[in-house]
Amino acid sequence: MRERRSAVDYTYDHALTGSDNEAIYNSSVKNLVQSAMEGFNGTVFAYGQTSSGKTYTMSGTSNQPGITPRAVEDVFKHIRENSEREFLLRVSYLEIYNESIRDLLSPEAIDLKIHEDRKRGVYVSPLKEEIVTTPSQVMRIIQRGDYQRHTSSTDYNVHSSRSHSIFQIVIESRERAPTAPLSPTVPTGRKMSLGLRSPSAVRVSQLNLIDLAGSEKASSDVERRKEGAFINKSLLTLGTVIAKLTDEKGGHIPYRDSKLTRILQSSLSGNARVSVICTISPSFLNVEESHNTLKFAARVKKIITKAHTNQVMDDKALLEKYRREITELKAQLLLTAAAAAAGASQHDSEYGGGNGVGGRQQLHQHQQHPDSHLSHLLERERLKHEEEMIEMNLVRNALKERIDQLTKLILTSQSINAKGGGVATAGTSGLLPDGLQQSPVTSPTSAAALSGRYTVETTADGTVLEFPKEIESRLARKDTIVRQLQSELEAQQEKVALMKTALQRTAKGEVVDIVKTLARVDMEPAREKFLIEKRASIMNLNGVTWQDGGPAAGGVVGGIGGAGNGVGRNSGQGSIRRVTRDHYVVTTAKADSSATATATNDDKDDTTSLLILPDGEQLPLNDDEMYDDEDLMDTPWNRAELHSLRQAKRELEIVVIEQEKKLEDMVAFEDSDEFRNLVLELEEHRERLVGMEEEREGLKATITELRNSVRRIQELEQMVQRERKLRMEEQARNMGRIASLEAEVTILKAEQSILDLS
Ligand SMILES: Nc1ncnc2c1ncn2[C@@H]1O[C@H](COP(=O)(O)OP(=O)(O)OP(=O)(O)O)[C@@H](O)[C@H]1O
Repeated sequence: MRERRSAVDYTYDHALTGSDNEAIYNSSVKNLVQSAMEGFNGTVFAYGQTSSGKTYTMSGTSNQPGITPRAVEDVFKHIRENSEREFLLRVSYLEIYNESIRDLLSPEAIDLKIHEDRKRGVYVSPLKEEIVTTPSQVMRIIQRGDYQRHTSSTDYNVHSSRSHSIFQIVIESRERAPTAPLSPTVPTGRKMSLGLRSPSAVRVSQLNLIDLAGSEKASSDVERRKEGAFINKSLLTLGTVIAKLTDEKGGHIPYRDSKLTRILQSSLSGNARVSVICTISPSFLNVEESHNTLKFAARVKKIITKAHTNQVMDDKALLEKYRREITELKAQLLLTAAAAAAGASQHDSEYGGGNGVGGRQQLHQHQQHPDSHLSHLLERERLKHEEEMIEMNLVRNALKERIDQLTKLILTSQSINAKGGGVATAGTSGLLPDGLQQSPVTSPTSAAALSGRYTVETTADGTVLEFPKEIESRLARKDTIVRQLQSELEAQQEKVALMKTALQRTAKGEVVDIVKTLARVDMEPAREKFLIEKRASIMNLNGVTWQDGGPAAGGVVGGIGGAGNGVGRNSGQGSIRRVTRDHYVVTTAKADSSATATATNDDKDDTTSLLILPDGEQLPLNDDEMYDDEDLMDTPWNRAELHSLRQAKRELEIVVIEQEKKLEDMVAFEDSDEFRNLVLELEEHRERLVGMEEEREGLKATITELRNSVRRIQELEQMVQRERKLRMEEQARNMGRIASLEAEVTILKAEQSILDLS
């Protein structure tokens, strides 16, 4: 190669070899993270051919944490060391796979759109953002995203990233203002300035940490080839954009030709500090790819950026919004406290003050009074007042809770130091959250352990939607109760309808067996069916096979006035549980034959509910395993059920989305040149195959002809042999005849001689 090519010199900031990620971070990224914390946008990306070490550089390993965990640590270190500012951090994680943007923190959200506005620049929406307060929380979110990311085993890398991933930290910060004491007379109102802190501008900056998918020449796998085509196309566009940016002639820059360049538009066009890490393979076999990467790096080096800090004054900055809300909530809290104090003193003066004893005494005296109407009024008034006080307390608690929640989201050096969790020394596994191995793929359940998550979502117009988990779960619980009540209502309506028909028929003079009708109503209420079906579906989802079985098949729970309706299963742990006042779902665990059944009972005291196992054994139900109807609304079982249903729904949604995506990909693939070439190739093959088929038929005919000829020759040969045999036989016969004639001649000659002598 050296002989063929003249030597070329390129200039870079640093050239690093080996496996030391700390050196890369310190030389190329540390300052950029620092300036991101000071309000400048920052973007770091790794570029290079497949398997050259992009993911190793960005994510690293537990022994050599990469750029991302080190940057996260530094972000929090900066907050800890800057006591004069307060911060709010939110993170998002997306991937670009086959030119489609997917939210890795909300995997069901695919094909997200890119928008642009004057204030925010280019942004993706709707994208889930999570507000973060600790480094380990951030790392867990990254792990959750990594789990969703498209990686596959390729010809070159067993864990090849098949998508470009962008992890973004939005940093909001502003100077901390001393908080003046609040006065209860401060008027409330969302837009009203409370005059307590001068609204200083909030700095908003983004730190983008990008792991690009690797370019590769060709793959032996069709799916990988298709991904490779998309990856190569977007990397090619990135190269073109960078070439144009550094071209002195200028001209149109094709940011819109790929999703990657469009998202990076703000960073590449100037308003960000950018650090590009190019990874190359030391192998001679990769010299061509390595040279392309070096050329790319040299071009990137020529880009001139002019990053500036971004200041925001409106509600788009959550920090400002939350601070304002906290101030308003505090004012409201003071007002409620003042109102409560005023109410209490009024109450005391009316009823005699003290701890309410005087009031009660007075009331007692009133009760002794002949005018019982007056005492009744006073009692009503007292109850009303107490209710008001309780309500006010609830409001105050809610206000305090919200203030607390919002305050926790705003990070200051004090709040971070109070949480503990010092900075780990770089180069040790302490950069990772406790107990986490930094492998790109982990179980998604670890994410569930994340407590107190607070998410926000930005809509297309940039409005921030917030979803506190607590409210979400309260709503979910309410939904369950509503569903439960609805099914109860349906059951009741069914009962009423049946009774109505029976009554109408009685009115018409028909003989109706009311007792039988009632029994039918009780035996098959829609609600029970609904519950049984729901439970069976959940058990199925949990991997336990349930089958509908008659009383004989699955075991029966008997009960006086109750009817058995059995459901059988073959394995698994069992339990006995009352699901309503009248209905029980019973399971029992036996090695190979367990039974599940439901029973209805009219009267609990008359009930002797029994579980009858297939082998005839009868088990009574214990009272302490029964629950009241109210418990049904919020039992661990119901919560688990809701959770399972949600999870199942989510899983199904993911499957559906994946299937749809596959279908879309197939449709897109069918429209591609690659597919058209494949079809042409196939047609050619088919034509060639038809030609070969004809040729084969011709050959077959020739072979048959030859075979016939051979057979004819064989027949002729046989004829010749037969003829020869006949001739030989005749010849032998003739020879015998000649011999006998010669003997006759000899005898005659002898007789002649005798005659001559005599
Ligand atoms: N500097 C390094 N020191 C030690 N091991 C490395 C280094 N760089 C890469 N590796 C190892 O090489 C393998 C491939 O690296 P990695 O997955 O980071 O490549 P990549 O460029 O991200 O590939 P792709 O584009 O296919 O995703 C991994 O096993 C990684 O641990």
